[in-house]
Amino acid sequence: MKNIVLIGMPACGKSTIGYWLSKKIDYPLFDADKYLEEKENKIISDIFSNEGEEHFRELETKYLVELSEKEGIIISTGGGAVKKKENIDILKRNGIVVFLNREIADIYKENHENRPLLKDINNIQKLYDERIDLYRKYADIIIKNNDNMDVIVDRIIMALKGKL
Ligand SMILES: Nc1ncnc2c1ncn2[C@@H]1O[C@H](COP(=O)(O)OP(=O)(O)OP(=O)(O)O)[C@@H](O)[C@H]1O
Ligand SMILES: O=C(O)C1=C[C@@H](O)[C@@H](O)[C@H](O)C1
Ligand SMILES: [Mg+2]
Repeated sequence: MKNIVLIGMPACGKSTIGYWLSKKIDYPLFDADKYLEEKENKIISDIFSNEGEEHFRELETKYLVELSEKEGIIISTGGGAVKKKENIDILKRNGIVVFLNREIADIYKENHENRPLLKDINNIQKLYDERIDLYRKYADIIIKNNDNMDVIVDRIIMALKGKL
């Protein structure tokens, strides 16, 4: 059984949609950020400030390898997983990559207490511009997240028919 890999911008809905999808199709959900934090026993913001982004990116790859060894799970990736092609190659070995494409205006409206990078709409636009081509290029399936969760989850299930 293949994995379902959710990619997309921070706050595009990977964790919440991943959760409802996992309930509906009975696949366990693994949030790559949470998995890394549990394994390292540290929070990501501390890893960024104490050890730097480069170290975080190495750990991110290490734990994506571990997660990709599992089967029949949903992996909600970190927003920057597409920055390294190696990550996508690992995830695609046994996974279908689903890009959740959410409008910047909708992302901006969310509460970003824990996402300092997203507090400024110009920064969201910058991150989006840097990454949009990568999200599109690496996606096996692109789903617009522009409706309520139920509709989006059903859209994903429909799009995955015959692919898992
Ligand atoms: N279709 C939607 N309808 C209503 N709320 C939504 C929708 N999609 C996402 N949200 C809301 O947007 C917020 C961000 O979603 P979520 O935390 O799932 O994003 P994420 O992609 O996991 O972000 P991060 O990369 O920071 O982990 C949540 O409060 C979620 O409920
Ligand atoms: O967009 C990003 O680069 C990141 C998103 C988060 O999910 C975390 O993986 C981390 O904070 C980096
Ligand atoms: Mg998340």
